[in-house]
Amino acid sequence: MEIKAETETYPLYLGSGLLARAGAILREEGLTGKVLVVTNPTVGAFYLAVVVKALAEAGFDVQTVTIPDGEVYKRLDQLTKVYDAAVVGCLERDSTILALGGGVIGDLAGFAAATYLRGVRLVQVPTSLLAQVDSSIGGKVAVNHREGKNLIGSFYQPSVVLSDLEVLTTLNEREFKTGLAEIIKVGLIGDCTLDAFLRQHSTAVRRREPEALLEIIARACAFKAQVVTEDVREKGRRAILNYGHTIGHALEAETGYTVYRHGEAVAIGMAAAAAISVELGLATPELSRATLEVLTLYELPTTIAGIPAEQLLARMAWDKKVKNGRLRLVLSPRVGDVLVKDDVPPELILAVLRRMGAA
Ligand SMILES: O=C(O)C(=O)C[C@@H](O)[C@H](O)[C@H](O)COP(=O)(O)O
Ligand SMILES: [Zn+2]
Repeated sequence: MEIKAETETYPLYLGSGLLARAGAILREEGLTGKVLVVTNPTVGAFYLAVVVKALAEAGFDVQTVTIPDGEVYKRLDQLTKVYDAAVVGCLERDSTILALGGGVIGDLAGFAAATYLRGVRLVQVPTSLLAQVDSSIGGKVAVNHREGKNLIGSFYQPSVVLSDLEVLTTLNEREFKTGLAEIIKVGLIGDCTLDAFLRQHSTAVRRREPEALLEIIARACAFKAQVVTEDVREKGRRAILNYGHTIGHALEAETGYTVYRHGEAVAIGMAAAAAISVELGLATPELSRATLEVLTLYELPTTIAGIPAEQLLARMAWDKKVKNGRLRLVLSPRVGDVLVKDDVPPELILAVLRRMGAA
């Protein structure tokens, strides 16, 4: 698959056994020289050795740096560790930072690549389902601020994305489900065939049957690639990928990035977006029913456990879609379609959040 970002196009490799071929593939793509691999201890224990071996055998000068596992570490002090490793390793402008991990590693290493020496090459090797279908594609790289999610970042495209489906076998159930939330999102915002597949084949998907996984991952990647190709810097259409994220990010930040996985927060955010759409009369109650049905099928959360609604609303002010001080929410008239509204009354948002369990 090819992804076009303004003047550049980069390849996305999707298949099995790609980690062991990483060095050869990067050579074929024209990369040379030093590679700094950024990973975390959990992923590193499984895959660092195989990737380092593959790179060294292909003639790359490889160094590594490890960041603790978890969204709470997607922050500036951990980013400094990557810069320090880049300095120690004497990375040059055409050196590469390779992100080996899930969304946290991809976003943090990506931001390091965007900023070190004003930009070195970036290779994304996503090892979580969420990173494979979402965060490794499209060039959004960032770290969190305690006030808000992804507040410090950039748009910076990778040179190559390598998504090895075999790594999904070692993913724990919670991580797997958080990735499914972003795939469900794609079904709800635009790919009705994917939505139908997820509803009809939930057993095969939950069992991680390879054909079912390939079908949903390839569809989600293709949809995202098409949207970001059209609107790399989120001037318009790309905002649809933020469905469920305004409330989802508020939940993550309000709970210190320690309670919800990103996909869990987005699942709750999508349930809320559907309920707000119904309350506003944009959609019939069928939208909420169908949204809750698919999220429940994959055991994703749809309620908010006692978090103050006013505080969540205050957090939403940090959303990057805010324009002239106005909140812009991605809502939906029906499954497979979305629209952006900037005039949703705050009282209506608060009422929906409280109905979902917020205090
Ligand atoms: O790629 C995008 O654009 C998205 O909005 C995809 C989201 O799933 C992803 O979580 C993204 O990082 C959120 O971006 P942000 O700009 O709201 O921080
Ligand atoms: Zn997301």
